[in-house]
Amino acid sequence: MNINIINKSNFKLPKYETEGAAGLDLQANIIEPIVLEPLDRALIPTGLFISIPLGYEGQIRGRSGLALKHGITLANGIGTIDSDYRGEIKIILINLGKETYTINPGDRIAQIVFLKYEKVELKIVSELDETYRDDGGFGHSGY
Ligand SMILES: O=c1ccn([C@H]2C[C@H](O)[C@@H](COP(=O)(O)OP(=O)(O)OP(=O)(O)O)O2)c(=O)[nH]1
Ligand SMILES: [Mg+2]
Repeated sequence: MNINIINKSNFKLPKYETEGAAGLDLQANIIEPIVLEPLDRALIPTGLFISIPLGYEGQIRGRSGLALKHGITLANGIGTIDSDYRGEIKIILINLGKETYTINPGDRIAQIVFLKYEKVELKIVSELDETYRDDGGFGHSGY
């Protein structure tokens, strides 16, 4: 699938690092390093602008190495890039680690995965169909 992209960053286009990689790594398009103290968060620009075909979304996901080694993750869990968004893709990083972490220009800070989604029609009913689980959840089946 083709995605139209405008690259206003100081870097080359993101690429899949391996043949089977699901995500394209996104680089911090910053001039100066950004220092994140524990629990600080920052909106990091990528310099990338895309036009996703209708019916698809872009998911911004964290990088496991950054999360494991430094506690650097996304403040919004998974970011959603809507197909009609034409602004700059930005990454909301948070430092959940115990140490100060510095983001340097060009660091690969997150990844984007493109997915199909379903658009639904919500239909009001008075009762839902029965299931064995019923309203059990949140660990009710044990750990
Ligand atoms: O990590 C993210 C999340 C979102 N966006 C951009 C693309 C997305 O299409 C738009 C809106 O995102 P979202 O719907 O998650 O934010 P909102 O708080 O609901 O804002 P809005 O009212 O603009 O939809 O912001 C990013 O660049 N990075
Ligand atoms: Mg929204």
